[in-house]
Amino acid sequence: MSTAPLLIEQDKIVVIDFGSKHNQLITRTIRELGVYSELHPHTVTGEELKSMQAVGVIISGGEEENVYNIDSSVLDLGIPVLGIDSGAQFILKHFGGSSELPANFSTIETDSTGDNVKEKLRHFVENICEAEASWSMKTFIEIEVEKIRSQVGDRKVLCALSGGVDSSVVAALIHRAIGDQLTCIFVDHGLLRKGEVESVVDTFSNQFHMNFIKVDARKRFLDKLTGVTDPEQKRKIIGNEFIYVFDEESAKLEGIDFLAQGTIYADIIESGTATKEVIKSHHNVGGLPEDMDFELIEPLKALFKDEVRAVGAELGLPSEIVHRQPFPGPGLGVRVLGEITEEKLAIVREADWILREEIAKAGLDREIWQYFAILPDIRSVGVRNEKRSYDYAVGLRAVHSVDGMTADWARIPWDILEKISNRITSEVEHVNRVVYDITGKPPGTIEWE
Ligand SMILES: Nc1ncnc2c1ncn2[C@@H]1O[C@H](COP(=O)(O)OP(=O)(O)OP(=O)(O)O)[C@@H](O)[C@H]1O
Repeated sequence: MSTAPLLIEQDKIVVIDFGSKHNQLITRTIRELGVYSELHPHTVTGEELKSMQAVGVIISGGEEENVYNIDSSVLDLGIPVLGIDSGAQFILKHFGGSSELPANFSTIETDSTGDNVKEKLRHFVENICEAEASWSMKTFIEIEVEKIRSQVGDRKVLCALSGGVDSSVVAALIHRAIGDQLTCIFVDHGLLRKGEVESVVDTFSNQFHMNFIKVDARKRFLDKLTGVTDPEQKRKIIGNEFIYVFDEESAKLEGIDFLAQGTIYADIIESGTATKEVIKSHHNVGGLPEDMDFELIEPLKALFKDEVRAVGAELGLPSEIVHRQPFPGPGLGVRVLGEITEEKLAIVREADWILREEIAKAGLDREIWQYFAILPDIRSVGVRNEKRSYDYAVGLRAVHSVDGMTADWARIPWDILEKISNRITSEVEHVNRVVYDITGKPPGTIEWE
């Protein structure tokens, strides 16, 4: 993460990373108060803060002893500064250990007060900084549309559209700004869930009337995957094939200067700040290589996921896209265990559809973070129409999670599970058994491959 501001034109409260685990939460809380906030490393300077229109600074430390330092110009700006925990220690020490701080400085110790930190943040933002509550997704869209127009001028932009939340919202936002100067390429690799290809085509082609290219690469992907059983190998093949297809298609287009990407704030924060180890490196399976010959446009890079969804809704994207569950880049390719065949894909697609339908009917679709069907490479003996069958077992997985890093299996009521099981075994051919995964993460992962 750099010290460069993400949104320049916006007054902001800057959260300085002094190692607190709650940095993201603090930044989000301030945005929820209607005030724009960004997280920056402790190496940020006073000059930088001034130029990024900071109206308040929060030095956000953890409960352990402070080990960080800050450019003293940050403390001389005259704007309000709030120190939290080791950030508070730092401020107190800077002013000689006295509790008499200059008027624009205040501190919170989260463990000793037991007070509501959110309330204290609100007080700081509203009463001390007197920050204007002007941050909304409507304002964001207005600012970004202007920015995209002036950046792009009369040139052309290409977007790889997966039908996932991020690339869909990027496409809709850029389309709002420059209309037909945007072209979207959607690769149908045959590994999407039931109804998704139709929904993407309907939304972007029929409703938004975008320059929209659907590439039917189903056979090509399946051919490449024939006989392959190793999960890593499968992921690699799918990722590479995606790049080849995208390259071929984009080479047919002329005069494209920009590539739009659905990078969001979590991607930037999680790729490491000055105080943290990299949490996870972002190697998107469906992603594109960094050395492509385009200038990048990443208009969502300042937004949290729920803000991205709100922008999507504001731009008129349908709820099934805006609220789409996290879905792995290689799609159903990692939910059919072992070799991928057309028959197995059809089974997992139908079973997954039934699961989704019943979860929605039960009103659990917004409550459960992610739920899906898996087809393990297992057959077992059963009875169908009074005859012995030897058919597949389908696995069901449903988890609660906040960020995907840890997860707990969802306690779906028995009667709903029973209904799902009955429907799958009677409606989906070649399935005679349904099992429910009751493993948390850890020790399991959310996906099976
Ligand atoms: N089938 C596809 N067709 C076109 N572009 C794709 C496809 N799959 C992935 N991409 C592109 O690769 C990017 C990264 O894909 P990944 O599957 O890791 O999704 P993501 O980071 O969750 O984003 P999204 O929410 O847009 O799917 C997508 O944002 C999109 O630009």
